[in-house]
Amino acid sequence: MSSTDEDRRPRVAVLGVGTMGEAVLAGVLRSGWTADDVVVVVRREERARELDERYGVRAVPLPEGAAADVLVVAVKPQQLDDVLAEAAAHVRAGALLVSVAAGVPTARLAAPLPHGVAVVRAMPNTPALVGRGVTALSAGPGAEQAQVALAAELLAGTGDVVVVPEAQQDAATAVSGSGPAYVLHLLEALVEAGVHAGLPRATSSRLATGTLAGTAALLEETGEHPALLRERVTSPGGTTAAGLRQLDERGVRAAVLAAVEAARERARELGA
Ligand SMILES: NC(=O)C1=CN([C@@H]2O[C@H](COP(=O)(O)OP(=O)(O)OC[C@H]3O[C@@H](n4cnc5c(N)ncnc54)[C@H](O)[C@@H]3O)[C@@H](O)[C@H]2O)C=CC1
Ligand SMILES: O=C(O)[C@@H]1CCC=N1
Repeated sequence: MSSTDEDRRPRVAVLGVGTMGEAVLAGVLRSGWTADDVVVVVRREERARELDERYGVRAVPLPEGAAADVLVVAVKPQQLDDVLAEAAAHVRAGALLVSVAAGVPTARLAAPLPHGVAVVRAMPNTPALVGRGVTALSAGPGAEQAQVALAAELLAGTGDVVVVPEAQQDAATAVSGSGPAYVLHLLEALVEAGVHAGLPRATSSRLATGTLAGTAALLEETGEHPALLRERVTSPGGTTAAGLRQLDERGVRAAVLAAVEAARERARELGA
């Protein structure tokens, strides 16, 4: 191997570039991979053009993409078996497959692949698009420490990366994979409530969104416990205490618990 070969980054292919594939692609390019090191496999010509314009990456047919050093698969769980069956003949021994599919266990991912292909399972979330995501990462069959480290390096540009045992992946999916939707659902409700309370929609949206972003920054920068920060907002006999009482009476905590349980169960079903 020449020194140039040794120095070059592993070539990456992103197979399936919808919402999450694009977020991961953006992150990989932020992690230090250049557009020359990355290809995409997409179904529509128009999408290929769009990704070329936006990121400068080249679209290739599936057999060429599947032969990359690292293959990131970002199709729907229901599309995965067909895609892997088609890719398997072209995946090289020594390659690394990173799947972001909800629920699908690494044993099922590895089954159709040739011997010697390492599999890593990742659960990113949509803030990855802007480098502020969080990904749960697990080693699967044949994945050495170095390959998990490579997957983590690849995803570093998507945000934080947390290595978890694979048994925790469905729970992680329910908390952080789906999490942005819960937070946005609550944000929508807060904006609507503001409108109901008499605020112009644009004002309500700006106040509520600023509150969400500011609270996240406060948590991050102080490192303090959420309960402590919440107590600081809650003056005795004040407005916040009156509002929180309604959230408790209406079972918001119980609803969040039920949502996470339902999402984890759905991840199990998708992976079965
Ligand atoms: N959307 C999210 O917030 C998250 C999604 N995921 C996972 O990411 C995966 C993708 O989800 P989304 O991006 O939301 O779905 P999506 O529908 O936006 O993207 C899937 C993409 O795969 C493409 N595709 C399907 N078969 C293909 C093939 N044979 N060749 C090339 N492209 C093909 C589709 O054209 C589509 O663009 C799923 O497995 C999901 O569980 C994981 C974390 C978060
Ligand atoms: O809803 C889903 O199935 C995907 C996985 C996590 C977030 N979105």
